[in-house]
Order: sequence, then C-alpha cells, then structure tokens
Amino acid sequence: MFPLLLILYYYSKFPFFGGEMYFVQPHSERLTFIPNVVFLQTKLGVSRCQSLLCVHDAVAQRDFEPALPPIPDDVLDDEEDSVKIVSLVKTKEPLGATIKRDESTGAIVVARIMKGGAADKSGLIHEGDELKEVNGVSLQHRKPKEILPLLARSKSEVKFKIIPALCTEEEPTDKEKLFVRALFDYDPSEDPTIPCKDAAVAFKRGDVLQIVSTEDDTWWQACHVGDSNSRAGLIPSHFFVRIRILLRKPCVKSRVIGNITGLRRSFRLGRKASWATEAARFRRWSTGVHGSICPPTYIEVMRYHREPKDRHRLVVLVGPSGVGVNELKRRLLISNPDRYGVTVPYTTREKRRQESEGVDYHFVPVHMFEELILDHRFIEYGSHGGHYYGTSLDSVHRMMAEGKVCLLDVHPSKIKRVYTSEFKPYVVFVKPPCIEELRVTRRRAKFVCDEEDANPEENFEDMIDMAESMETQYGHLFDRVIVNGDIATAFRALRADLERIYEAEIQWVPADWTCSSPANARRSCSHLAGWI
Ligand SMILES: Nc1ncnc2c1ncn2[C@@H]1O[C@H](COP(=O)(O)OP(=O)(O)OP(=O)(O)O)[C@@H](O)[C@H]1O
Repeated sequence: MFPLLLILYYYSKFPFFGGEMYFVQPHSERLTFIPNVVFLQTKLGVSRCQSLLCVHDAVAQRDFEPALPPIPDDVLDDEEDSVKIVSLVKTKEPLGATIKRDESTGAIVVARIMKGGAADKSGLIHEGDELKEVNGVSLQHRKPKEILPLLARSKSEVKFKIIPALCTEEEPTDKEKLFVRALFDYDPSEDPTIPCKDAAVAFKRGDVLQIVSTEDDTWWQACHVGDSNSRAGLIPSHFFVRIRILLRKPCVKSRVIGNITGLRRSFRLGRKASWATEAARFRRWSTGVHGSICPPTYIEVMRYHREPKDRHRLVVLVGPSGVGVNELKRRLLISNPDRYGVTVPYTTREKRRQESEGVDYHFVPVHMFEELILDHRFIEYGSHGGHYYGTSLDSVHRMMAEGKVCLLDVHPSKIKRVYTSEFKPYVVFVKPPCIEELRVTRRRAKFVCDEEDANPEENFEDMIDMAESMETQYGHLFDRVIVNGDIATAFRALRADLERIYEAEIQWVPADWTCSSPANARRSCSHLAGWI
C-alpha cells in the first residue's frame, strides 16, 4: 500500500465533534463542520493527481478561504500504510459523527457516521477510521472526553490525522435499501435511554424512514424520506421498542372471541342500538385482546408505481358509530359518481317496498347466507333483529373491477381481511372533534341520535371514548386521520386526500404488497400478522 495523503477543508462557524456517549457541546453550541475543498496528493498516479488538482482549481476559482496549508512533511514519512490528514473549518452544519475508544486497542475510532451529515457527504471520513491526532496532538492513551477540549480550542480549523478503516461497504442499490413506515410517534427529548439526543431523529406515526444501519441491535440509524435536508440519526430499533413496551405491559393471553361485529347503524338500517351499548361492547372486546397484540413498531414499505391497468386502491373508512362515516361517503359519491362506488351488502331480511335487489341489498335466504359465512366470503357480518347482514369480498371485487374507487366502511378489526396486495387498502380514520365542537356542530345540524330519548351528551362522550380505543388499538393501520368537526371542512380534506392518492404515481405501501415472490412477502411482513 502506498501512503495516501488527503487534505480536506471545511468551513464552519461552530466547532463540533463528539463521541459515543460524548456527543459534545463544549460551548453550549454544537461543533459542526462542512466539507468545502478536497485536495489530494497521492503517490498512486499522476492522472489522479491531475484530476484532483483540476477539481481543486475549479473550486479555488470561487475564492474559498482559507488557503490550503502546506502538507506536513512528517506525513510522507509516516510508517503507516495510509494516512489521511483532514482539515476542517467550522460551519453551522453538524459533522454527523461520533467517536469511541476501542477497548481492545485503546484507539480512538469513528463510531458512527450519520447519513447525509457533512462527514458522510465528504466521503472521506468513515466508520472505523482511527483518529491518531487532533491539531498535531497525539490521541494515544486519551479518552473521548479528553479529546473534546482539543477540538474546542481550535479557532477556525481542526486538523485530524486518520488511519482509514480497512473495508468500506458498497452503497446499496435502491432495491436493497430498507424503507419503513413508523407505526408510533417518537420524541427523543422524552426518551431517557437515547445515548445522545442530538444524534437522534424524531418522527411521527406514518412517517416513511430510510433505515441506513441496523448494525446496532438497540439503535438503528435512519433518515426521513423526501426531505433533502434530512440527516441520518438514531432511532430505537424494532426489537428495542418491542421489548420496552412488552416490559412495561405484561402480555395478556389472547381470548377466542366469537363473531362480534359492531354493526353500524347505517349498515343494518333497523332498530338503532344506543352508542352506549356499542361502546361498552367495543371496550369489552378490546380489553380482551389488547394485550395479545404485538406492539407495532415499523413496517417495511416500498414504492408502488400504479400502472394504468391496475385497479384503484380500496378506500376503507373507519370510525366510531355516528361520527359521520356515511355522511362523508355519501358526499364523496355525489361529488364524483363515476369515480367512487360502494358495495351492496347482503341481508336475510325481507325486502321492503321501496328497496331494490342488488341496489339496496342482496336479499338472500338464511341457508345461503350461512354458506357464505362458512366459505369466509364476508369481510364483516353480524345479526340484528333476527336477521343477518354482511359485506362480502365479492362485492368489493365487483366494484373494483368496474374501475371505480370502492369505498368500504367496516369496523377496524376487519381491516385485516382486506390488508392484502389485491386490495391495497388506503385506510382513513374518521375521528370526532373535541366534545365542545361536537355539541356545536351536531346540534346545529339536527343530529340524529340512536334512540329518541338518548342523552346526546352521553353519546358524544361514548363516541370520543370509542375513537380513542380504536386509535390505540388500530392506529398503526390508519393512513390518514380526518377530524369530522365541521362537515364541509372534513369533506374537503377527505376529498383532497383521496384525489392525491388517486393521482399519485408513486405511493409507499407495505413491502409484501409489491413483492413478486410470496416467500419474500412473508419474510418482509411476517411480523405484521400479530399486529392486525
Ligand atoms: N360534521 C358533522 N356535523 C353535523 N352533523 C354531522 C356531521 N357528520 C355527520 N353528521 C350527522 O350525524 C349523523 C350520523 O352520521 P353518519 O350516519 O354518517 O354516522 P356514521 O359514522 O356512518 O355512523 P353509523 O354507521 O352508525 O350510521 C347523521 O345525521 C349525519 O348527517
């Protein structure tokens, strides 16, 4: 190996360099660096030198300061196979690196390079690089925290002498990159376990993140997708989140539940059960199974390019009974009947005079309905007033085959029936506003209660309770939350969102919906089964 000498200039206002557990802020400001000029002298070949000098000249014409210092003489005589001299000038941008002491050798090494940070963009500092000197001061026998004052002392530039790490990994191709959708909110400022808050990435449920490193079992590195300024930082790993939640909440054995379907009032069109009854039923159900569900962490997602021949994604609307799911659905249908369609439910009750077969319901005899149950043809079904009611998978297929966007409203526990690549559901949760706004908006609009003598105040409280339970239990499946306070505003928001999805060429969907091989699909999303 020939000795390699690299000189890298950075501009920076605030010096920064930190280490694992020593991500330092010596002057209450972060120490930061940005690469500016790369000047390379090498014994490897004249042509490389010439190209690099050309780069240097080009950059130099932009009159960057300061001027390059002469190459230190001792570097060329260095015994090491290759040595890098990296000179950094302060800037506002964080370096995006941490250091640690290698316990076996005592060497100070670069522990992490955050994707998108100055160090990463320079391409000249890598994980595993050994830091030999800072500003000519040897780092031998020093601890990371002792290095910080050396860095803080530097006024305009910091010079590192580095022994490069032996192996460098190749940049993964787009297909090899790992993208996930976060299924929970994460705020590092509220996480006492994070090794370094400044090096962490905050996110909200639904954000798409690119995972750039899973080497550490506890802290992965990730950056936000679609944000060009996003730098990689630490996020809790899938395993760490699961363990943390499971330790906090003892696991409750799952209970076999019969077919408890919260038949929506509008679905059964019969005598209206009070929300209080329904809320109590929902709570009983959710208490029974809640503890058995694995805590949702991240789901692997991939870009989905919708081809013109592809069917539109199924739109699933969920929300507590009475929140306005049907009202929103009705408005969507009126706004664009050519684009949107709804399924026709099955029932075993008698057809009423004003109803038509195949329009209001498919009226079928009891034995036929029960055969469909046994064939698992229903997404959701239940009985009310001695009659069966159900929404079948076939009716969703029929509507989607017509080329329409099928609007389906089901209890959130039924989302799993359609959470497949053939339906690619886009799930919208319709949420009630705060109770004060419910009072105002619903009374003003001559709100329809379940029972004549029902107390609307109780109904509002139950609706909010039920919405909270649904969000806690199924929130990770919701692509979008629409708060239905003022109906016109909620409708506008929903329509705009569905138009965006309708027109979008690229969407992020669970990886198993795009995997060609079922084995791949199972591997990528095998952990999801327990979540839905
Ligand atoms: N934002 C709103 N402001 C005022 N009234 C509303 C609003 N949203 C819905 N409503 C009214 O509330 C009543 C219940 O709405 P809707 O039938 O759509 O509820 P739902 O969620 O479909 O419940 P279910 O399926 O049990 O009928 C209807 O009379 C509807 O017009």
